[in-house]
Amino acid sequence: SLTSKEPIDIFTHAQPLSFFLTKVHGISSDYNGAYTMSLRDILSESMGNLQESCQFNYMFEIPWLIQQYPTSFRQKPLLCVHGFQGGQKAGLEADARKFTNIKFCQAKLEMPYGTHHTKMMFLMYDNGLRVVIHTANLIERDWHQKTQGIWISPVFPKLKSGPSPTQGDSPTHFKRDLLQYVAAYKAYQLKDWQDHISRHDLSSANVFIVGSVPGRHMAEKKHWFGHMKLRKLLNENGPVKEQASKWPVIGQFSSIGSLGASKENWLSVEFLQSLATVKGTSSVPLAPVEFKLIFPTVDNVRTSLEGYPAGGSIPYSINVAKKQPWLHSYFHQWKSEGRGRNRAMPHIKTYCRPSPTWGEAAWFLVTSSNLSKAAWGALEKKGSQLMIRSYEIGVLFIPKYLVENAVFKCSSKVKEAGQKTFVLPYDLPPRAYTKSDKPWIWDIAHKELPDSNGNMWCPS
Ligand SMILES: O=C(O)c1c[nH]c2c(Br)cccc2c1=O
Repeated sequence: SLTSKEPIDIFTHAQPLSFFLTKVHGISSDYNGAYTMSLRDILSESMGNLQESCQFNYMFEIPWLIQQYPTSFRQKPLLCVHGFQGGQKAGLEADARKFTNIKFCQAKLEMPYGTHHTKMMFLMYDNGLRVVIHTANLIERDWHQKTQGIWISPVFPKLKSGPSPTQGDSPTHFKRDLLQYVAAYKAYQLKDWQDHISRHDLSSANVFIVGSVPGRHMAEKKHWFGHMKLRKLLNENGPVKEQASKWPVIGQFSSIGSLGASKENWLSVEFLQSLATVKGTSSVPLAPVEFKLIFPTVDNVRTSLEGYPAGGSIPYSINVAKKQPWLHSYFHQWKSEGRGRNRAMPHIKTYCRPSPTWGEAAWFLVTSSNLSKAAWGALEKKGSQLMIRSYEIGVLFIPKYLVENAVFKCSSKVKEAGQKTFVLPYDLPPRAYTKSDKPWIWDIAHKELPDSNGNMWCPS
Protein backbone atom coordinates (compact mmCIF):
# COMPACT_ATOMS: atom_id res chain seq x y z
CA SER A 1 0.00 0.00 0.00
CA LEU A 2 1.05 3.60 -0.44
CA THR A 3 2.88 5.15 2.47
CA SER A 4 4.30 8.61 1.80
CA LYS A 5 3.17 11.25 -0.66
CA GLU A 6 6.68 11.77 -2.04
CA PRO A 7 6.46 11.74 -5.86
CA ILE A 8 9.06 8.98 -6.13
CA ASP A 9 6.88 6.80 -3.84
CA ILE A 10 3.79 7.50 -5.96
CA PHE A 11 5.94 6.59 -9.00
CA THR A 12 7.22 3.35 -7.46
CA HIS A 13 3.76 2.27 -6.32
CA ALA A 14 2.46 2.67 -9.91
CA GLN A 15 5.04 0.37 -11.48
CA PRO A 16 5.19 -1.48 -13.83
CA LEU A 17 2.31 0.24 -15.72
CA SER A 18 3.52 3.72 -14.73
CA PHE A 19 0.31 5.39 -16.00
CA PHE A 20 -0.82 8.49 -14.08
CA LEU A 21 -3.48 11.19 -14.20
CA THR A 22 -2.69 14.79 -13.31
CA LYS A 23 -3.71 15.96 -9.83
CA VAL A 24 -6.96 17.95 -9.87
CA HIS A 25 -7.61 20.97 -7.62
CA GLY A 26 -11.00 20.96 -5.88
CA ILE A 27 -11.68 17.22 -5.58
CA SER A 28 -11.23 14.95 -2.54
CA SER A 29 -7.62 14.08 -1.70
CA ASP A 30 -8.72 10.42 -1.98
CA TYR A 31 -8.40 10.92 -5.76
CA ASN A 32 -5.15 12.89 -5.76
CA GLY A 33 -2.98 10.17 -4.20
CA ALA A 34 -2.02 6.91 -5.86
CA TYR A 35 -1.58 7.05 -9.67
CA THR A 36 -1.61 10.85 -9.77
CA MET A 37 1.16 13.38 -10.39
CA SER A 38 1.41 17.19 -10.72
CA LEU A 39 4.04 18.82 -12.94
CA ARG A 40 5.94 19.82 -9.79
CA ASP A 41 5.88 16.14 -8.72
CA ILE A 42 7.33 15.00 -12.07
CA LEU A 43 10.11 17.61 -11.93
CA SER A 44 10.75 17.17 -8.19
CA GLU A 45 14.17 16.48 -6.68
CA SER A 46 12.84 13.15 -5.37
CA MET A 47 12.54 11.96 -9.00
CA GLY A 48 16.17 12.78 -9.84
CA ASN A 49 18.89 15.43 -9.75
CA LEU A 50 18.25 17.33 -12.99
CA GLN A 51 21.12 18.46 -15.25
CA GLU A 52 19.07 19.63 -18.24
CA SER A 53 15.67 19.00 -19.83
CA CYS A 54 13.77 19.14 -23.10
CA GLN A 55 10.05 19.97 -23.28
CA PHE A 56 8.08 19.11 -26.45
CA ASN A 57 4.64 20.76 -26.47
CA TYR A 58 1.99 22.83 -28.23
CA MET A 59 1.31 25.67 -25.74
CA PHE A 60 3.80 27.14 -23.23
CA GLU A 61 3.53 29.68 -20.41
CA ILE A 62 7.27 30.15 -19.83
CA PRO A 63 7.31 31.90 -16.41
CA TRP A 64 4.74 29.40 -15.04
CA LEU A 65 6.73 26.47 -16.48
CA ILE A 66 9.98 27.60 -14.85
CA GLN A 67 8.09 27.92 -11.55
CA GLN A 68 7.19 24.21 -11.74
CA TYR A 69 10.88 23.24 -11.58
CA PRO A 70 12.44 23.12 -8.09
CA THR A 71 14.36 26.33 -7.35
CA SER A 72 17.67 24.51 -7.70
CA PHE A 73 16.79 23.37 -11.26
CA ARG A 74 15.45 26.66 -12.68
CA GLN A 75 18.75 27.72 -14.25
CA LYS A 76 19.46 24.34 -15.89
CA PRO A 77 19.50 24.26 -19.71
CA LEU A 78 15.97 23.85 -21.10
CA LEU A 79 15.12 23.24 -24.77
CA CYS A 80 11.49 23.90 -25.74
CA VAL A 81 10.30 22.19 -28.95
CA HIS A 82 7.24 23.88 -30.49
CA GLY A 83 5.49 24.32 -33.83
CA PHE A 84 4.81 28.04 -33.70
CA GLN A 85 5.51 30.36 -36.61
CA GLY A 86 5.49 34.15 -37.14
CA GLY A 87 3.95 36.18 -34.33
CA GLN A 88 3.29 33.21 -32.03
CA LYS A 89 6.93 32.17 -32.36
CA ALA A 90 8.08 35.73 -31.63
CA GLY A 91 5.78 35.86 -28.59
CA LEU A 92 7.20 32.63 -27.20
CA GLU A 93 10.78 33.83 -27.65
CA ALA A 94 9.94 37.18 -26.04
CA ASP A 95 8.43 35.42 -23.00
CA ALA A 96 11.74 33.59 -22.55
CA ARG A 97 13.97 36.61 -23.09
CA LYS A 98 15.00 36.90 -19.45
CA PHE A 99 15.60 33.14 -19.06
CA THR A 100 19.07 32.76 -20.55
CA ASN A 101 18.98 28.97 -19.99
CA ILE A 102 16.03 28.49 -22.39
CA LYS A 103 16.52 27.63 -26.08
CA PHE A 104 13.88 26.88 -28.72
CA CYS A 105 13.49 24.44 -31.56
CA GLN A 106 10.77 25.20 -34.10
CA ALA A 107 9.43 21.95 -35.53
CA LYS A 108 8.93 22.27 -39.28
CA LEU A 109 5.25 22.19 -40.30
CA GLU A 110 5.14 21.92 -44.08
CA MET A 111 1.69 20.31 -44.32
CA PRO A 112 -1.16 22.86 -44.12
CA TYR A 113 -3.34 22.65 -41.00
CA GLY A 114 -0.67 20.68 -39.12
CA THR A 115 0.21 21.40 -35.49
CA HIS A 116 2.94 20.33 -33.08
CA HIS A 117 0.72 18.48 -30.56
CA THR A 118 3.40 16.17 -29.13
CA LYS A 119 3.76 16.48 -25.33
CA MET A 120 6.96 14.83 -24.11
CA MET A 121 9.79 15.54 -21.63
CA PHE A 122 13.41 14.39 -21.71
CA LEU A 123 14.87 14.73 -18.20
CA MET A 124 18.63 14.25 -17.92
CA TYR A 125 19.69 13.48 -14.37
CA ASP A 126 23.18 12.88 -13.02
CA ASN A 127 22.35 9.15 -12.95
CA GLY A 128 20.52 8.72 -16.26
CA LEU A 129 17.74 9.76 -18.64
CA ARG A 130 13.98 9.76 -17.97
CA VAL A 131 11.27 10.12 -20.68
CA VAL A 132 7.74 11.37 -19.95
CA ILE A 133 4.95 11.19 -22.56
CA HIS A 134 1.71 12.99 -21.66
CA THR A 135 -1.31 15.02 -22.82
CA ALA A 136 -1.09 18.43 -21.07
CA ASN A 137 0.02 21.77 -22.46
CA LEU A 138 2.65 23.58 -20.39
CA ILE A 139 0.10 26.14 -19.23
CA GLU A 140 -1.39 26.40 -15.74
CA ARG A 141 -4.99 25.77 -16.89
CA ASP A 142 -4.06 22.36 -18.33
CA TRP A 143 -2.75 21.12 -14.95
CA HIS A 144 -5.46 22.69 -12.72
CA GLN A 145 -8.87 21.01 -13.07
CA LYS A 146 -8.70 18.73 -16.13
CA THR A 147 -8.21 15.00 -16.60
CA GLN A 148 -4.82 14.53 -18.27
CA GLY A 149 -2.75 11.36 -18.84
CA ILE A 150 0.96 10.76 -18.14
CA TRP A 151 3.37 7.87 -18.76
CA ILE A 152 6.68 8.11 -16.90
CA SER A 153 9.66 5.95 -17.84
CA PRO A 154 12.18 4.49 -15.41
CA VAL A 155 15.55 6.28 -15.20
CA PHE A 156 17.51 4.79 -18.08
CA PRO A 157 21.17 4.32 -17.04
CA LYS A 158 24.08 5.34 -19.25
CA LEU A 159 25.53 2.66 -21.54
CA LYS A 160 29.06 1.68 -20.50
CA SER A 161 29.91 1.33 -24.20
CA GLY A 162 29.56 4.50 -26.29
CA PRO A 163 26.53 5.76 -28.22
CA SER A 164 24.52 3.14 -30.09
CA PRO A 165 21.19 3.21 -31.97
CA THR A 166 20.62 -0.46 -31.26
CA GLN A 167 22.45 -1.29 -28.01
CA GLY A 168 20.15 -0.71 -25.05
CA ASP A 169 16.91 -1.26 -26.93
CA SER A 170 13.91 -3.00 -25.34
CA PRO A 171 11.69 -5.85 -26.55
CA THR A 172 9.22 -3.07 -27.50
CA HIS A 173 11.87 -1.28 -29.66
CA PHE A 174 11.33 1.86 -27.56
CA LYS A 175 14.87 3.21 -28.26
CA ARG A 176 14.72 2.59 -32.05
CA ASP A 177 11.29 4.17 -32.35
CA LEU A 178 12.10 7.17 -30.11
CA LEU A 179 15.27 7.90 -32.11
CA GLN A 180 13.29 7.50 -35.36
CA TYR A 181 10.66 9.96 -34.08
CA VAL A 182 13.20 12.61 -32.97
CA ALA A 183 15.24 12.18 -36.16
CA ALA A 184 12.14 13.03 -38.21
CA TYR A 185 12.38 16.66 -37.02
CA LYS A 186 15.70 17.01 -38.87
CA ALA A 187 16.46 19.82 -36.38
CA TYR A 188 20.05 20.65 -35.39
CA GLN A 189 18.83 21.82 -31.93
CA LEU A 190 17.79 18.21 -31.18
CA LYS A 191 21.14 16.67 -32.08
CA ASP A 192 22.44 16.68 -28.50
CA TRP A 193 19.29 14.98 -27.26
CA GLN A 194 19.51 12.36 -30.02
CA ASP A 195 23.05 11.75 -28.78
CA HIS A 196 21.88 11.53 -25.13
CA ILE A 197 19.24 8.93 -26.08
CA SER A 198 21.75 6.87 -28.07
CA ARG A 199 24.15 6.86 -25.08
CA HIS A 200 21.57 5.36 -22.70
CA ASP A 201 20.24 1.87 -21.97
CA LEU A 202 16.47 1.95 -22.62
CA SER A 203 16.10 -1.84 -22.38
CA SER A 204 13.73 -1.54 -19.38
CA ALA A 205 11.12 0.35 -21.44
CA ASN A 206 7.97 -1.81 -21.53
CA VAL A 207 5.64 0.24 -23.78
CA PHE A 208 5.51 0.80 -27.55
CA ILE A 209 5.76 4.25 -29.15
CA VAL A 210 2.97 5.37 -31.50
CA GLY A 211 4.03 8.68 -33.01
CA SER A 212 2.92 10.87 -35.91
CA VAL A 213 5.17 13.06 -38.07
CA PRO A 214 3.89 15.31 -40.87
CA GLY A 215 4.36 14.01 -44.39
CA ARG A 216 3.28 11.54 -47.05
CA HIS A 217 4.74 8.28 -45.76
CA MET A 218 5.20 5.55 -48.37
CA ALA A 219 6.42 2.00 -48.61
CA GLU A 220 7.87 0.75 -45.29
CA LYS A 221 7.50 4.24 -43.75
CA LYS A 222 3.72 3.85 -44.12
CA HIS A 223 3.84 1.67 -40.98
CA TRP A 224 6.20 3.89 -38.99
CA PHE A 225 3.63 6.43 -37.88
CA GLY A 226 -0.04 7.16 -37.17
CA HIS A 227 -2.81 4.60 -37.24
CA MET A 228 -0.79 2.35 -39.55
CA LYS A 229 1.91 2.01 -36.85
CA LEU A 230 -0.84 1.02 -34.41
CA ARG A 231 -2.16 -1.48 -37.00
CA LYS A 232 1.34 -2.99 -37.34
CA LEU A 233 1.86 -3.19 -33.56
CA LEU A 234 -1.53 -4.87 -33.04
CA ASN A 235 -0.87 -7.21 -35.95
CA GLU A 236 2.32 -8.33 -34.21
CA ASN A 237 1.34 -8.00 -30.53
CA GLY A 238 -2.45 -7.63 -30.41
CA PRO A 239 -4.97 -10.05 -28.92
CA VAL A 240 -5.65 -13.25 -30.83
CA LYS A 241 -8.73 -13.26 -33.04
CA GLU A 242 -10.46 -16.06 -31.08
CA GLN A 243 -10.30 -13.98 -27.90
CA ALA A 244 -10.95 -10.38 -28.90
CA SER A 245 -12.46 -10.16 -32.39
CA LYS A 246 -15.86 -9.54 -30.76
CA TRP A 247 -14.52 -7.09 -28.14
CA PRO A 248 -15.50 -3.40 -28.52
CA VAL A 249 -13.06 -0.58 -29.25
CA ILE A 250 -13.15 2.70 -27.28
CA GLY A 251 -11.90 6.09 -28.49
CA GLN A 252 -11.76 8.98 -26.01
CA PHE A 253 -10.55 12.48 -27.00
CA SER A 254 -11.05 16.23 -26.53
CA SER A 255 -11.29 17.42 -30.13
CA ILE A 256 -12.53 16.17 -33.49
CA GLY A 257 -11.56 16.91 -37.07
CA SER A 258 -13.47 16.70 -40.32
CA LEU A 259 -14.04 12.98 -40.89
CA GLY A 260 -16.13 13.05 -44.05
CA ALA A 261 -19.79 12.86 -45.03
CA SER A 262 -20.20 9.30 -43.74
CA LYS A 263 -18.49 6.79 -41.47
CA GLU A 264 -17.15 4.86 -44.45
CA ASN A 265 -14.99 7.79 -45.56
CA TRP A 266 -12.42 7.13 -42.79
CA LEU A 267 -13.74 6.34 -39.31
CA SER A 268 -15.40 2.93 -39.64
CA VAL A 269 -13.19 1.52 -42.39
CA GLU A 270 -9.64 2.84 -42.37
CA PHE A 271 -9.35 3.98 -38.70
CA LEU A 272 -11.45 1.28 -37.03
CA GLN A 273 -9.69 -1.36 -39.16
CA SER A 274 -6.43 -0.36 -37.45
CA LEU A 275 -7.90 -0.16 -33.94
CA ALA A 276 -9.64 -3.53 -34.37
CA THR A 277 -6.57 -5.31 -35.72
CA VAL A 278 -5.90 -8.62 -33.99
CA LYS A 279 -2.75 -10.70 -34.09
CA GLY A 280 -1.96 -12.12 -37.47
CA THR A 281 -4.53 -10.25 -39.49
CA SER A 282 -5.04 -6.65 -40.44
CA SER A 283 -7.82 -7.50 -42.86
CA VAL A 284 -11.26 -6.00 -42.36
CA PRO A 285 -12.52 -7.14 -38.94
CA LEU A 286 -14.41 -10.43 -39.27
CA ALA A 287 -17.46 -9.58 -37.19
CA PRO A 288 -18.45 -5.91 -37.11
CA VAL A 289 -16.65 -4.42 -34.12
CA GLU A 290 -18.51 -2.06 -31.77
CA PHE A 291 -16.84 1.37 -31.71
CA LYS A 292 -17.74 3.55 -28.72
CA LEU A 293 -16.56 7.19 -28.58
CA ILE A 294 -16.31 9.15 -25.33
CA PHE A 295 -16.69 12.90 -25.82
CA PRO A 296 -18.06 15.46 -23.33
CA THR A 297 -21.70 16.61 -23.54
CA VAL A 298 -22.72 20.25 -23.11
CA ASP A 299 -23.93 19.31 -19.63
CA ASN A 300 -20.62 17.60 -18.75
CA VAL A 301 -18.88 20.91 -19.57
CA ARG A 302 -21.51 23.19 -17.98
CA THR A 303 -21.46 21.33 -14.65
CA SER A 304 -17.66 20.84 -14.63
CA LEU A 305 -15.30 22.36 -12.05
CA GLU A 306 -14.19 24.98 -14.63
CA GLY A 307 -17.70 25.48 -15.99
CA TYR A 308 -18.17 26.50 -19.63
CA PRO A 309 -14.52 27.72 -19.88
CA ALA A 310 -13.49 24.04 -19.80
CA GLY A 311 -14.96 24.03 -23.31
CA GLY A 312 -12.26 26.48 -24.35
CA SER A 313 -9.97 23.45 -24.51
CA ILE A 314 -12.47 21.25 -26.31
CA PRO A 315 -12.28 22.96 -29.72
CA TYR A 316 -14.99 21.04 -31.67
CA SER A 317 -16.38 23.69 -34.02
CA ILE A 318 -19.93 23.94 -35.42
CA ASN A 319 -18.59 24.17 -38.98
CA VAL A 320 -17.02 20.73 -38.57
CA ALA A 321 -19.83 19.22 -36.48
CA LYS A 322 -22.61 20.20 -38.91
CA LYS A 323 -20.94 18.17 -41.68
CA GLN A 324 -20.91 14.94 -39.66
CA PRO A 325 -24.16 14.42 -37.72
CA TRP A 326 -23.66 10.68 -38.36
CA LEU A 327 -20.70 10.76 -35.92
CA HIS A 328 -22.70 11.81 -32.88
CA SER A 329 -24.57 8.48 -32.65
CA TYR A 330 -21.27 6.89 -31.52
CA PHE A 331 -20.93 9.27 -28.57
CA HIS A 332 -20.85 8.50 -24.85
CA GLN A 333 -20.65 10.88 -21.88
CA TRP A 334 -17.54 11.71 -19.87
CA LYS A 335 -17.88 9.68 -16.65
CA SER A 336 -15.07 9.18 -14.13
CA GLU A 337 -16.73 8.36 -10.83
CA GLY A 338 -13.99 5.82 -10.04
CA ARG A 339 -11.28 8.46 -10.36
CA GLY A 340 -13.33 11.26 -8.75
CA ARG A 341 -13.08 13.15 -12.04
CA ASN A 342 -16.68 13.41 -13.28
CA ARG A 343 -16.23 17.22 -13.18
CA ALA A 344 -12.61 17.33 -14.38
CA MET A 345 -13.08 17.64 -18.13
CA PRO A 346 -10.92 15.37 -20.29
CA HIS A 347 -7.94 16.74 -22.18
CA ILE A 348 -6.46 13.25 -22.09
CA LYS A 349 -6.78 11.15 -25.25
CA THR A 350 -6.99 7.37 -24.95
CA TYR A 351 -7.96 4.36 -27.07
CA CYS A 352 -8.46 0.84 -25.77
CA ARG A 353 -9.97 -2.59 -26.41
CA PRO A 354 -12.00 -3.67 -23.35
CA SER A 355 -13.83 -6.99 -22.92
CA PRO A 356 -17.64 -7.00 -23.36
CA THR A 357 -17.87 -7.51 -19.58
CA TRP A 358 -15.69 -4.37 -19.12
CA GLY A 359 -13.34 -5.93 -16.54
CA GLU A 360 -10.44 -6.65 -18.88
CA ALA A 361 -8.59 -4.94 -21.73
CA ALA A 362 -6.46 -6.34 -24.56
CA TRP A 363 -4.46 -3.08 -24.93
CA PHE A 364 -4.50 0.59 -23.90
CA LEU A 365 -3.08 3.67 -25.65
CA VAL A 366 -2.57 7.14 -24.15
CA THR A 367 -1.62 9.77 -26.75
CA SER A 368 -1.78 13.41 -27.84
CA SER A 369 -3.84 12.31 -30.88
CA ASN A 370 -7.44 13.48 -31.05
CA LEU A 371 -10.05 11.98 -33.40
CA SER A 372 -8.69 13.53 -36.58
CA LYS A 373 -7.11 12.53 -39.88
CA ALA A 374 -4.49 15.24 -39.29
CA ALA A 375 -3.26 13.35 -36.20
CA TRP A 376 -3.74 9.71 -37.21
CA GLY A 377 -3.18 10.02 -40.97
CA ALA A 378 -5.33 9.26 -43.99
CA LEU A 379 -4.42 6.70 -46.64
CA GLU A 380 -3.98 8.09 -50.16
CA LYS A 381 -3.26 6.74 -53.64
CA LYS A 382 -5.12 3.47 -53.15
CA GLY A 383 -3.63 3.00 -49.68
CA SER A 384 -0.04 3.25 -50.86
CA GLN A 385 0.77 6.26 -48.71
CA LEU A 386 -0.30 7.67 -45.33
CA MET A 387 -0.73 11.46 -45.18
CA ILE A 388 -0.22 12.95 -41.71
CA ARG A 389 -0.37 16.70 -40.93
CA SER A 390 0.66 16.96 -37.25
CA TYR A 391 3.31 15.81 -34.77
CA GLU A 392 1.81 13.51 -32.14
CA ILE A 393 3.11 10.90 -29.72
CA GLY A 394 1.62 8.26 -27.43
CA VAL A 395 2.49 4.98 -25.74
CA LEU A 396 0.78 1.63 -26.27
CA PHE A 397 0.48 -0.76 -23.30
CA ILE A 398 0.41 -4.46 -24.32
CA PRO A 399 -0.32 -6.92 -21.46
CA LYS A 400 2.36 -9.51 -22.18
CA TYR A 401 5.11 -6.86 -21.84
CA LEU A 402 3.75 -5.71 -18.47
CA VAL A 403 1.84 -8.43 -16.60
CA GLU A 404 1.80 -12.22 -16.55
CA ASN A 405 -1.53 -12.34 -18.38
CA ALA A 406 -2.66 -12.05 -21.97
CA VAL A 407 -5.05 -9.26 -20.92
CA PHE A 408 -5.11 -6.43 -18.36
CA LYS A 409 -7.50 -6.54 -15.43
CA CYS A 410 -8.87 -3.00 -15.69
CA SER A 411 -11.01 -0.67 -13.58
CA SER A 412 -11.41 3.04 -12.87
CA LYS A 413 -12.11 2.28 -9.18
CA VAL A 414 -8.73 3.48 -7.95
CA LYS A 415 -9.57 2.62 -4.32
CA GLU A 416 -9.97 -1.08 -5.19
CA ALA A 417 -7.06 -1.34 -7.65
CA GLY A 418 -4.56 -4.15 -7.14
CA GLN A 419 -0.91 -3.86 -8.11
CA LYS A 420 -1.45 -5.36 -11.58
CA THR A 421 -4.73 -3.61 -12.35
CA PHE A 422 -4.72 -1.16 -15.23
CA VAL A 423 -6.30 1.87 -13.51
CA LEU A 424 -8.48 3.55 -16.15
CA PRO A 425 -9.19 7.30 -16.45
CA TYR A 426 -12.94 6.79 -16.99
CA ASP A 427 -15.72 4.41 -15.93
CA LEU A 428 -16.70 1.34 -17.98
CA PRO A 429 -19.14 0.58 -19.49
CA PRO A 430 -19.29 3.97 -21.20
CA ARG A 431 -22.66 5.74 -20.72
CA ALA A 432 -24.48 6.62 -23.95
CA TYR A 433 -25.76 10.14 -24.55
CA THR A 434 -29.38 10.60 -23.45
CA LYS A 435 -31.96 11.77 -26.01
CA SER A 436 -31.39 15.37 -24.89
CA ASP A 437 -27.57 15.21 -24.64
CA LYS A 438 -25.62 17.24 -27.19
CA PRO A 439 -21.88 17.05 -27.89
CA TRP A 440 -19.90 20.04 -26.68
CA ILE A 441 -19.32 22.50 -29.56
CA TRP A 442 -17.13 25.41 -28.54
CA ASP A 443 -18.55 28.09 -30.81
CA ILE A 444 -22.21 27.65 -29.83
CA ALA A 445 -23.43 30.14 -27.18
CA HIS A 446 -25.23 29.02 -24.02
CA LYS A 447 -27.35 31.84 -22.50
CA GLU A 448 -30.04 29.78 -20.75
CA LEU A 449 -28.42 27.60 -18.11
CA PRO A 450 -25.56 29.03 -16.03
CA ASP A 451 -22.47 26.89 -15.45
CA SER A 452 -21.12 25.74 -12.06
CA ASN A 453 -19.70 29.22 -11.51
CA GLY A 454 -22.98 30.96 -12.45
CA ASN A 455 -21.72 32.12 -15.84
CA MET A 456 -23.07 31.82 -19.37
CA TRP A 457 -21.06 31.04 -22.51
CA CYS A 458 -20.93 33.70 -25.21
CA PRO A 459 -18.16 32.80 -27.68
CA SER A 460 -17.51 35.66 -30.12
O1 LIG B 1 -2.68 20.23 -28.42
C1 LIG B 1 -3.53 20.63 -27.64
O2 LIG B 1 -3.54 20.22 -26.49
C2 LIG B 1 -4.50 21.65 -28.12
C3 LIG B 1 -4.56 21.98 -29.45
N1 LIG B 1 -5.38 22.91 -29.92
C4 LIG B 1 -6.21 23.63 -29.08
C5 LIG B 1 -7.06 24.66 -29.57
BR1 LIG B 1 -7.06 25.02 -31.41
C6 LIG B 1 -7.87 25.38 -28.74
C7 LIG B 1 -7.87 25.11 -27.39
C8 LIG B 1 -7.06 24.09 -26.86
C9 LIG B 1 -6.22 23.36 -27.72
C10 LIG B 1 -5.35 22.31 -27.20
O3 LIG B 1 -5.36 22.01 -25.99
